[in-house]
Amino acid sequence: MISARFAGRLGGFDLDVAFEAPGRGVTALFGPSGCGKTSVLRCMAGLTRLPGGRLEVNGELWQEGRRILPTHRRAVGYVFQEASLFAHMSVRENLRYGMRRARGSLRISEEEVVALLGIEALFTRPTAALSGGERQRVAIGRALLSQPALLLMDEPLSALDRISREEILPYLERLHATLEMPIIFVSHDMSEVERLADRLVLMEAGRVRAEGPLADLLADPSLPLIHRPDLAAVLEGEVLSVDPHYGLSEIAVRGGVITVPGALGPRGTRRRLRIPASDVSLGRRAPLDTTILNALPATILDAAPDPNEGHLTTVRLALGPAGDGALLLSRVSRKSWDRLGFAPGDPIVARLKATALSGRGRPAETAPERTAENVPD
Ligand SMILES: Nc1ncnc2c1ncn2[C@@H]1O[C@H](COP(=O)(O)OP(=O)(O)OP(=O)(O)O)[C@@H](O)[C@H]1O
Repeated sequence: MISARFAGRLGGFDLDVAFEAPGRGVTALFGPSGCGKTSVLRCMAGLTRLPGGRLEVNGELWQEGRRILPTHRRAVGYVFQEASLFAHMSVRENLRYGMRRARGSLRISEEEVVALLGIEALFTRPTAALSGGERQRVAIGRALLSQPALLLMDEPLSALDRISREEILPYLERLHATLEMPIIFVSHDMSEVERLADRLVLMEAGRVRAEGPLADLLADPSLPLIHRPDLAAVLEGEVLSVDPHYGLSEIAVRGGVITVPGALGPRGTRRRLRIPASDVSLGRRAPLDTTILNALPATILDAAPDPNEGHLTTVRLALGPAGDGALLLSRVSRKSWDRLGFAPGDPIVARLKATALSGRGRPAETAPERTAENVPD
């Protein structure tokens, strides 16, 4: 468990945040540029010292007011936007540097780090010859080998082009699925957050606007996130079965089963689904004679007109006939919403036109991210 509170002035900027994060998994600090995300990370690392603060990391007190443990005595790993590798050292020497900085107990071995990040093939390459994504993988490996009790990542993908970003994301997903240590991940890119985070701390102008499980905050009608144009729900599930003949997998989520493309691993493999609100349409009954693969019983929770797109209504649904399953979001035209006359509590059938799959847990060596955008609906 991590419990953090930092308050004070940084030049003309007023920081006053308090949040909690679980002792394992990825917590994203998300918010617009200049809202204070990096400042919070720096306070957590002890690089910025605000006397009004308290930081506890899995039972260890790193700050209590003015009693601030210096950075070099904290078991903290820090990954920056730009991988700052030592150019005069080989990849292996860079990794070994991380090991020399290790303090506290051994949490992860060199073999594990090398396998998780797929960096063995890079050992002999000169550091200067690495691509941006490869450099960042080595930088993450070096940070992990310092045996951190807490890993801080400050926009680790933002300096990469789109292709490198897609290449590195599966590795980060794998770290998330494997590592026991907590990761605080700063980003202003919601697509990264949707793929990696379990928990979200939403920041605004030096304050925490909201914090909680990612799926809940994404769909919270009182938060601005619900109005983003690429609105999507994020659902956690497990592979139920794979149909090799049609190249499809069934994923069990809370309150339903969703069919997605690809053979997604043995039964029980955990997967994350991202379902865009624009791909969910609503009906009273299960459709007959349709090519739609996913028609799921659900219950309407509430609906509100979209403030940015006046012709649309955003609808929140809970999967399952009892309305107690995973949250799903739908953006439908306001006209059809009014015509069908749905009301909160109504049982409906949610039709998923397509589902994009975010493949947490998939081995990084497999093909780049597959999406279901192109699956027949
Ligand atoms: N040591 C400092 N002295 C003066 N001002 C500071 C200091 N550290 C941070 N600030 C200011 O605090 C504000 C928040 O900066 P910070 O880098 O934490 O935001 P951010 O959310 O990480 O932004 P971005 O997404 O653009 O990286 C900025 O206005 C910055 O100039």
